[in-house]
Amino acid sequence: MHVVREVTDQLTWIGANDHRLTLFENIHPIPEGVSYNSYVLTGEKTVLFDTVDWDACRQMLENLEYVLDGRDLDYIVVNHWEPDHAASLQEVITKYPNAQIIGNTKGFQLAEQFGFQIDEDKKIVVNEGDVIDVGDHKLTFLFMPMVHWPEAMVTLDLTNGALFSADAFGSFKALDGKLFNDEVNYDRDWLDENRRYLTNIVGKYGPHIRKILKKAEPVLDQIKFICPLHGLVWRNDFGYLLDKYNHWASYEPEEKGVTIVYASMYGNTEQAAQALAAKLCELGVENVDVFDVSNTHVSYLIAEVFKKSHLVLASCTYNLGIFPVMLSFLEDMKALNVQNRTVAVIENGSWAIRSGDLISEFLDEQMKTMTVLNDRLTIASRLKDGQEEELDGLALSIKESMRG
Ligand SMILES: Cc1cc2nc3c(=O)[nH]c(=O)nc-3n(C[C@H](O)[C@H](O)[C@H](O)COP(=O)(O)O)c2cc1C
Repeated sequence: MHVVREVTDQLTWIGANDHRLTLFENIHPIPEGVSYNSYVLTGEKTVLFDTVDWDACRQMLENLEYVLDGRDLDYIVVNHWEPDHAASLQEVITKYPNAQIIGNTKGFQLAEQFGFQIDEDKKIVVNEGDVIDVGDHKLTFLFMPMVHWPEAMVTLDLTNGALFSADAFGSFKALDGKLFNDEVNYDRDWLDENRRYLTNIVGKYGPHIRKILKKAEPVLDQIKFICPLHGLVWRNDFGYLLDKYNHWASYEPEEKGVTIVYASMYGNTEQAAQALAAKLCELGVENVDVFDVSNTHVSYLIAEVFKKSHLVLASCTYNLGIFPVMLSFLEDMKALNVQNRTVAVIENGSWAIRSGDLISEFLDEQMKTMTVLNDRLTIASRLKDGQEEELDGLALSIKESMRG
């Protein structure tokens, strides 16, 4: 049975939802699933925009056959050759051997590497800014290297205003019947997963995202639909979405708030993290959240850090080093280019307390523009009642630094 949704006249979503995959890219948990989006245009010519992951191939082929309704497939535009979108291409080519494949040079190189069999005479190689006619529709192409692979491009249908944005504007979370941004409560149900997708998948490439947003400025008024390869299709409120992307891509926090992440084996560092959270809330600081680094998947922590202005890292010492899971979190933040945050440090140890110095060194030397507050809290095994003043001082210093 086909499962399709009409995007606009002659343009249909023919993707599929995946609730079976537990780890996206075999790293990131997706408890709410994911969608692989593929779209087909049925104008004078028929055009397929990207395909789907292997897991969704059967559903997409059934959808495609239904929408084509006996017609042949004339073109396939491949904006992004990552296997979660291109894996099913070979199946489509086998079923519709007359289709011409539109892509760029780097894309066709990747196609070869991944073992796709595409006849040379079926390839249409496009360059940035090219405009080509596919029947009564005109398509143009903008390249967006490293969002999220080097060959990635977006295609704008100049006739109906549909922007096929590849992984840009994509999100975790299955669609489950919905398709458009205005069919859901985005802030309540989608924003967190959208942020977690963007920050973890392409967080590292903020400058590239900013570049493509700038490049797209001249055509923004022609865009009526943003059709990404995962998640919702946007048909209004573009300003809101672009504002979010501008924050994420510029490493600017969306909100004032404090994310407290602790690493604790026996609960003493955890207690200090909780005590600080209580002090902050008592001082009227809003938006305080506490996470155990050992049992919160790092993708959630990364999204938190992108969202909020302040971070507290509380870690016990482990073999004269930072607790390994906390170190791994620091390395992930560095890899994803996290910057411009204010950080407070709590350290703990029983005989040679090193975690505070090492965390501060990491933030200063390996990351960009991370401001470490001077008031570090040092715990020798367990926070003492006599240290309440120090705790108050740290809470106050965080609150003060949130002003302005
Ligand atoms: C394998 C292991 C290595 C440790 N290495 C150090 C160390 O190098 N220096 C130190 O001061 N404490 C070290 N500790 C002790 C803990 O850091 C210390 O007991 C701390 O208070 C534990 O905090 P927690 O209750 O939050 O887990 C180590 C503990 C373990 C289990």
